[in-house]
Amino acid sequence: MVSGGGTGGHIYPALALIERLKELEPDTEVLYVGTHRGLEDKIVPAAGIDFKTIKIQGFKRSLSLENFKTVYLFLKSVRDARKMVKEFKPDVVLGTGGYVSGAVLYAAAKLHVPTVIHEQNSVVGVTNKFLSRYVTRIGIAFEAARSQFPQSKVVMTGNPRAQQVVGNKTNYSWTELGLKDDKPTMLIFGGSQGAPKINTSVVEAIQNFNQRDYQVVFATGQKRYQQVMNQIGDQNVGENVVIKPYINNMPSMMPKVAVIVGRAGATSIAEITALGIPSILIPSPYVTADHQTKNAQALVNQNAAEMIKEDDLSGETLSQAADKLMNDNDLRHQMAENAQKMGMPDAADRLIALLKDAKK
Ligand SMILES: CC(=O)N[C@H]1[C@@H](OP(=O)(O)OP(=O)(O)OC[C@H]2O[C@@H](n3ccc(=O)[nH]c3=O)[C@H](O)[C@@H]2O)O[C@H](CO)[C@@H](O)[C@@H]1O
Repeated sequence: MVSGGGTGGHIYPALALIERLKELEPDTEVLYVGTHRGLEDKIVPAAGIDFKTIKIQGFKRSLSLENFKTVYLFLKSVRDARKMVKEFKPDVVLGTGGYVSGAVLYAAAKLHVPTVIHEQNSVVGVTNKFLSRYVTRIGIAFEAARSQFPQSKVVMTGNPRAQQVVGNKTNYSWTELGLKDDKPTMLIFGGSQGAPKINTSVVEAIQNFNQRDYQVVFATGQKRYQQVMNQIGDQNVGENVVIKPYINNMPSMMPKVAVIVGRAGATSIAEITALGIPSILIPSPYVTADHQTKNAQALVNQNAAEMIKEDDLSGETLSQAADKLMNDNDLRHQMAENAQKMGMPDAADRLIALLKDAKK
């Protein structure tokens, strides 16, 4: 049984793990438990995985009246999760973060089913912190997370999404988007949901991009597409720029990308390092303990990425940073090598070993 939800950063590692597990042991039965409200509601069924939902609401960091309702809902979802665990009878339960995994893993642990959580970030999330007391084993992707957990349970696994993107065998062609295969291509996206400041800056930079010799693919985030199109209005976007709400086939597209521009969410970083892609990172300042800046800084320290603080981001600074990398093959090559050294291309296998270990 697998649970994780809310944003792509929690869901894709789980899906990558399931894909690898089914490749190695095709008879494995998997049930994914998420919520209706999270991105998992779309992504998981589309991947052909059995999917059930429970109702849950996030805890507020400060105490408020709302919290009583949340505690009530949490206990109710634990009861729902208990029923699912008893019915499905999993050998092991994996949680990849997000509130829903709190209820599912807590219920499983109380029923003495072996449990494993996976933490993608260097700063541990609220749900995983809460669960760490109850679970059997903990997989991490950043060394910095180790000291925030009961250390005897912790194993460095990396992020399974890394192995998935490295193992992808599709020979993707940019012609699918009406672009050319012989031009370097820059991919821009603000995490799994898009980021308003990045989107505005790309709109400002479009007149520069469409005069360049490189190509640009820009994913706005599903819910932000219309707003971006309104901002662009009747401007000419140019033949070398493609704008999409969301990209569904990242693992096949990413190996062909010359430079990634985006947030510094942990799963994006796992992909960037596993594939060795130079990047321009604009960490989200709105996340717990500013962890995206820490993620980005780790790459900058190894000369694997450039960082622009959100406050300094504009069409102009974005264009300058893009030109610097896109017009310099040697620099890109060096950054790519440095990034790849930080990757963990066997992360799914490591996490599978941890699941088996928890079952013993
Ligand atoms: C705002 C917020 O809370 N962000 C957190 C969230 O980020 P978020 O959900 O944005 O996750 P990441 O940046 O880590 O990963 C985004 C994932 O979505 C995929 N993708 C993105 C755009 C697209 O069009 N198509 C697509 O498939 C990327 O390839 C990647 O696999 O979870 C991460 C944990 O894992 C955290 O580190 C981030 O701080």
